[in-house]
Amino acid sequence: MGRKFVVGGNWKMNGQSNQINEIVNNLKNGSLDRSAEVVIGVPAIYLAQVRSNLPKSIGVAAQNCWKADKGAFTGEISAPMIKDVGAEWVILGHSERRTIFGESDSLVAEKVANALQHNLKVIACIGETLEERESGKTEEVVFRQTKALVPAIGDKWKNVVLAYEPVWAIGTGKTASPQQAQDVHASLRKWLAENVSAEVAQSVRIQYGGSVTAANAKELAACEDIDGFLVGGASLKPEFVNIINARQ
Ligand SMILES: O=C[C@H](O)COP(=O)(O)O
Repeated sequence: MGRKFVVGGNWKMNGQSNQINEIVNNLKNGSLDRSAEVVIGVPAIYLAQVRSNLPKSIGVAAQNCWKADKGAFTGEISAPMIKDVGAEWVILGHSERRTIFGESDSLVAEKVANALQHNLKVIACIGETLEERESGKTEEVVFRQTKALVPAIGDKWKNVVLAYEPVWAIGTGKTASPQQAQDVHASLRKWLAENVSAEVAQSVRIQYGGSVTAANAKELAACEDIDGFLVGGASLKPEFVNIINARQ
């Protein structure tokens, strides 16, 4: 069976009530490809509002959560809190979390393990920097980041989507070419076949993220191993609907 196309919109730290209502209305009124799964990554403070305003057919994700369920962790939110407001997903390991907030592979793995234990679905992000790509280390980096996730995921791969986001393509307008993205996705699948299982390699969905727009989405979506997108900037704009419909 084919992998279901999955498009995530990661609003990052953008949007206040007016803009959020506009984006939500665009999604509610837009004609969306029914064969695509859609997940919106919302700032924590707006999770409940967005969840109650969107139809259940559209998933809602937190953009981060801590590895413990409760306690003295000022400023953090927990997996049970995300569940409590009705959101189903969490984005973990985004490169902005890794670089700006110093999240290591092992911390990301602990967060992934805890989120999955609470039956949240996880978009787990990986990707190399420009320096790493230019020194020929792309595979080494994404394999290392994925390897750290393997014990954390255990037998819960069905609840995980991997997002390959080359850091040099995020918010820069410099998209990976379809061939560059496809090559990394195919290598990841091969690595998963060798290090996890053929079944996981074949079934796990791998999104591409990094300057995806309505203008480049169709060509990227046509690649064999690209199963969707994690979209930042363009997910705040009406063109997000066209990105969701990229396979149509
Ligand atoms: O999570 C989304 C990615 O960081 C991509 O962001 P972008 O589409 O603004 O480049």
